[in-house]
Amino acid sequence: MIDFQIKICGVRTESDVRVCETAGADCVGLNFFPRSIRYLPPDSPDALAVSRCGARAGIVRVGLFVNEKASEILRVQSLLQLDAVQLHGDETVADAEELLNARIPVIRAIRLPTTALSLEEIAAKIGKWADVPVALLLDADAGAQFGGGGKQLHWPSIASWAEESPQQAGQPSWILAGGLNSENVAKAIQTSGATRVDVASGVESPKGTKSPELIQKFVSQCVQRGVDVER
Ligand SMILES: O=C(O)c1ccccc1N[C@@H]1O[C@H](COP(=O)(O)O)[C@@H](O)[C@H]1O
Repeated sequence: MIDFQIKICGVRTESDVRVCETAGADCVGLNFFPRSIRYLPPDSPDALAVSRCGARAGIVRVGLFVNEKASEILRVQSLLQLDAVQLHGDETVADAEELLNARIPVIRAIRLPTTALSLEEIAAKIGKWADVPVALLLDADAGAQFGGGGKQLHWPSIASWAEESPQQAGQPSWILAGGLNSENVAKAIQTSGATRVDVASGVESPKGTKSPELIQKFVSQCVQRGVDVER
């Protein structure tokens, strides 16, 4: 499985990737969900430039898809030489297995309510994904938008779940997402116990445009809380 600690999702230009590299992030997400404001057309010159720039910088490149056919995901992964794919919709375990069989690392978004949750409620949302060798990305349910909504999870509930749910053999560590930003990420890491984080809207100004200052501040807060990248 690919390894990364800090993922900046929804980068759309080579310059965005360079900012992530300079700040010290080790992963970027390319958003291939057409309804997102962060959409990057997979066949565009920008997508190729972003991917190549990430490769040169040694940054993990993740393609984000929502309810896309496995054949299209495989096509885009191969075209852009993506290191992993993120399934953020209602994809099934069978869909993920098709990608895993093609040796593509998979991140599975689990969309949770933002309220306090019991272990059982979180486990029920994770369901069969607990037994599949994918990295679980815990995100706040953004309804019809699917993600990128800037809503926070109830971090103490996540901490309780993580403490009580030993990682399955072969399953990578889970990733915390949902409404993170430079002001709250330190507390989010401390409270939830996350060792890997993912952010989209929290490092943008205006919304949809990545901010070098906010990315720098976000990564610096992660590093101060011990979520650090190895380069
Ligand atoms: O970012 C989006 O627009 C998006 C659209 C559809 C599915 C997922 C999306 N983003 C993912 O959601 C998390 C959390 O976003 P935010 O930090 O709360 O804005 C983001 O990191 C992406 O992985």
